[in-house]
Amino acid sequence: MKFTKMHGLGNDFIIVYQNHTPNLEEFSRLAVQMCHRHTGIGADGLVVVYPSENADAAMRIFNADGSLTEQCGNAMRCVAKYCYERLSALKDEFTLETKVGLQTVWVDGSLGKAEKIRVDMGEPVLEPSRIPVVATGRRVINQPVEAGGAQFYFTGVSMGNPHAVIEVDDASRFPVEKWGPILETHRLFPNKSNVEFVTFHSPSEVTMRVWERGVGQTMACGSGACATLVAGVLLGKLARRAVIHLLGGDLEIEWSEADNRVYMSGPAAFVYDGVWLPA
Ligand SMILES: N[C@H](CCC[C@H](N)C(=O)O)C(=O)O
Repeated sequence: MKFTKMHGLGNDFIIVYQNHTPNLEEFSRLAVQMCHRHTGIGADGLVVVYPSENADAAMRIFNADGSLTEQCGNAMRCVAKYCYERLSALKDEFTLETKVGLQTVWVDGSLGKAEKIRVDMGEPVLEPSRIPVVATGRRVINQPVEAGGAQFYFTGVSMGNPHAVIEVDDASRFPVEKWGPILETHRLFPNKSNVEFVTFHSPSEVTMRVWERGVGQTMACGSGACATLVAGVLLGKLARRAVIHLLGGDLEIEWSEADNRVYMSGPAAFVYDGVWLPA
């Protein structure tokens, strides 16, 4: 099976293109095998791209543990670059069909190379039952959560996938590996959750580290950066447009007042093409 290795700020993916709708159970099993860092290719996730009747292409994203996820911002940028440079360099705007609907991506390219990609990540979902988070009230803002003998305060946001955004004193030094897995699987999160640890520097700058559902700590999380921007606005810490500093680099995020949609801008990169030899 041919594949293309790509990454968005170090959040890395195996991209497989096929000309028919994928068997999701088969790709879930393949994700576990192919994403393994020692016995496989090694990646945070596996993305299958295939034709769509409603969009320029369809895509489904699997975490390294084989779970199918609803949303993945960094993978969206990688697929946008893939479409622009491998499928149709005549266009600089693509509509991608994902598990949660149609999303538009815009490619800023020159000489046939995608330099920067902007993605419509859709409207944030804040109602507890739709994130989902076990909580009362209309929104989940600075809700306390006990985990591992410690207490944290999180703001819940769904970008199609669930996020718990937790403000800490210094995100760049926070022990993500210690607290991430306990919080990811906390009983407050019926579908588990991605967990972002954030430190706000100004209304336009925040540092974020992330423990991703179904993966672990990653160098970047696009949907997590969007959830962080939304949480920062709700907490009164961020303006509606800010730079999110991640381990792998920066993302520009905007929560539009005009259409309530969140827009993410950042890079994507090819690493290599290969052939997967099944065991
Ligand atoms: N682990 C996430 C999916 C990948 C999200 C992240 N890689 C991004 O760039 O948005 C989840 O299960 O919701």
